[in-house]
Amino acid sequence: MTVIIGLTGSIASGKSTVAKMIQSYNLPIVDADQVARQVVEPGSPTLLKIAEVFGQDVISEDGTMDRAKVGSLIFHDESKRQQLNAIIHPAIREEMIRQRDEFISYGEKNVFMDIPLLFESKLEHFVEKIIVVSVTEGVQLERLMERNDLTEEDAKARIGTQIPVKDKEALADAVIYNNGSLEDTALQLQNILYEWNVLK
Ligand SMILES: CC(C)(COP(=O)(O)OP(=O)(O)OC[C@H]1O[C@@H](n2cnc3c(N)ncnc32)[C@H](O)[C@@H]1O)[C@@H](O)C(=O)NCCC(=O)NCCS
Ligand SMILES: Nc1ncnc2c1ncn2[C@@H]1O[C@H](COP(=O)(O)OP(=O)(O)OP(=O)(O)O)[C@@H](O)[C@H]1O
Repeated sequence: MTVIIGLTGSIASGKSTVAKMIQSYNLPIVDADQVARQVVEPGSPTLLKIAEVFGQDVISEDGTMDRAKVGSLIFHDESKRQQLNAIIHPAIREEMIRQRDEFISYGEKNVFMDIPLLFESKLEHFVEKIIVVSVTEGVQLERLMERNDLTEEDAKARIGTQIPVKDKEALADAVIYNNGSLEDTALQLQNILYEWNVLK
């Protein structure tokens, strides 16, 4: 029996950073953000549907989705965000299940699923165990503004669309506190992996 482990947290809390550490152990991981990019490839039915609803100018000249434009539309408008979710989430879910099942068919003992909106989208049933990557609000805001080159207002709007990370901590089987150094985070991850017999 394969044990599915969910990796979640809040925007810019460090999920991708921890996901890379998991990959460095050669452990299999399905990445929802990556799948979300895959399903809107140029010419894909999902991207065509998004352009139908949000306007053709969300498609750039090279055929890719203009992510900054879509982001600026949906993170300030709850109904638009719900509209996008309704189009894109079923496609993301289907592809994530496909990738997960492929890993299971290889006989993997554990499969990780990095799902930013695990709680918001009520996907807990997908996973048997949950790791939440957490940061304090100040660090989160700072890292998000820096990484995405956002104003404080835009960064706060994005954070505000998600369940507060403190609430997610309460629902986790293990929490990684990612305020400190990368070494400290890697050590916390390693301890969890040994404790859960993912690593021997
Ligand atoms: C809006 C989009 C185009 C912005 O792209 P951008 O490259 O700026 O951000 P990226 O995709 O790297 O997402 C960064 C983070 O934003 C947060 N986020 C993304 N979409 C959403 C959403 N619909 N609701 C709340 N938070 C979201 C997540 O924490 C995610 O990890 C993109 O995030 C998207 O297509 N979102 C819809 C799909 C989705 O829900 N993805 C997240 C989980 S699967
Ligand atoms: N321990 C750390 N020390 C310093 N910077 C960090 C640390 N962890 C992550 N970062 C930086 O903070 C930013 C957010 O981290 P990361 O991209 O891993 O978050 P995320 O949770 O995957 O974000 P998102 O939900 O937006 O996909 C990145 O620029 C990353 O390089």
